[in-house]
Amino acid sequence: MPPQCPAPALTASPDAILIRRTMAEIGPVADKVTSYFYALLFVRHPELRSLFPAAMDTQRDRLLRALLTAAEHIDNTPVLVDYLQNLGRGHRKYGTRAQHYPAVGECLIGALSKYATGVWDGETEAAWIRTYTTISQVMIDAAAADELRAPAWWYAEVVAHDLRTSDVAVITVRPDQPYPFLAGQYTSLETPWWPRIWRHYSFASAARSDGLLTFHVKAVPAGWVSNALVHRARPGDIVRLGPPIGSMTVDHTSDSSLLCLGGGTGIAPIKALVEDVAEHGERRTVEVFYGARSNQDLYDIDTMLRLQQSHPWLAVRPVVDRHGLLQLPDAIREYGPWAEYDAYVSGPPGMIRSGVDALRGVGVPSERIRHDSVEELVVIGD
Ligand SMILES: NC(=O)C1=CN([C@@H]2O[C@H](COP(=O)(O)OP(=O)(O)OC[C@H]3O[C@@H](n4cnc5c(N)ncnc54)[C@H](O)[C@@H]3O)[C@@H](O)[C@H]2O)C=CC1
Repeated sequence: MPPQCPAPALTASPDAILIRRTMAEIGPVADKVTSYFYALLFVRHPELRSLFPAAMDTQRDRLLRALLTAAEHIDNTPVLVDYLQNLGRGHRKYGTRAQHYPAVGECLIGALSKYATGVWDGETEAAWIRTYTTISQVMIDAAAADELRAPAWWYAEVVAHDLRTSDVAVITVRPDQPYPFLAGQYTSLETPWWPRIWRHYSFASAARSDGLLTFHVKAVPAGWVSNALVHRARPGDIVRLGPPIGSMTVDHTSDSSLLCLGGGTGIAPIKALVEDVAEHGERRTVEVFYGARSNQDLYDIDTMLRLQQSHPWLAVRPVVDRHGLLQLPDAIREYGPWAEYDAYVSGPPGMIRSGVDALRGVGVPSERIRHDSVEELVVIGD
């Protein structure tokens, strides 16, 4: 998960100061820096072009953004290392190899030095080289360690495709090899129709004995992958999956009750969490608020109510928008008290933001609120 709210280091290191100065200068021309970076990369290293999608929508490509995010947080070591390790592991599915990193570094420096002319000097360049070397080494090491225990990607066959509304499908796949993951995590998925374009989806069930994985996909406007999955995918189609990622998982060392907010297809990981609690045989109270814009959009309410029927410790409350007046986060204020609960929030970025605010407002401490990064979710939305 990308660093969400990096704790600002009390005293920034000299390198961090130079990095931030560069970032401040390129901020207003970020699009130009991005275009120039990829142009340099593909002109100087044409062999790397095939690692990227055919249609390069730079807004959607996250390599440069990820590197810059990492550089900005270079002082926040534990969060950063975790983020970079995931990034390194996640890059195996693109075919990234250790020898590619120097090429990327050289073009990163090339692009920054062209657009940050006001601050660029020998010292700044040295700070970026040191920072990039640290970043790339963590990624290379994590990828190498992962290579010993997991494939770079999994093939998975679509075995069921259930169109629940005109734009939401519940899709079940069978991976070609065992796929270990934790309830609450998500993966990246590539369809045969859009090679090398990967989108994130949460697992909608806890790990199953038959090894099948289920995803909830909503076709969104201009969402190439999501539209293909909802309107084109059929049983027998083969997709590729990246490694599992995400830390919105249940802490089984605690017996705290769980308060879960799932908005739209954000209910997918919440359902997985409920199944996970059920499998652990614990009797923790779990309260789920399931939000949707209309009754029809509560496409998985039957499943959730069935779970409620078989588990007395589970309460499921559907919350349908009332002309935008009452939204999912507002509903929790009508119940409670919640101060002793662990909270899980999953849904569109705006809902996560207001959900977290509402939870803090009813006394749930920040460290007990879990959600995936809003930045990552912007891409999940596809
Ligand atoms: N497919 C998946 O596995 C997962 C999807 N997501 C994310 O969930 C989202 C689901 O999208 P849709 O189903 O179209 O959801 P939606 O736009 O229909 O909204 C779902 C619920 O969230 C509430 N909501 C939306 N914006 C809000 C705001 N700004 N403040 C307060 N409440 C708000 C709505 O009132 C509604 O109750 C996508 O952004 C997706 O990235 C998150 C986790 C997993």
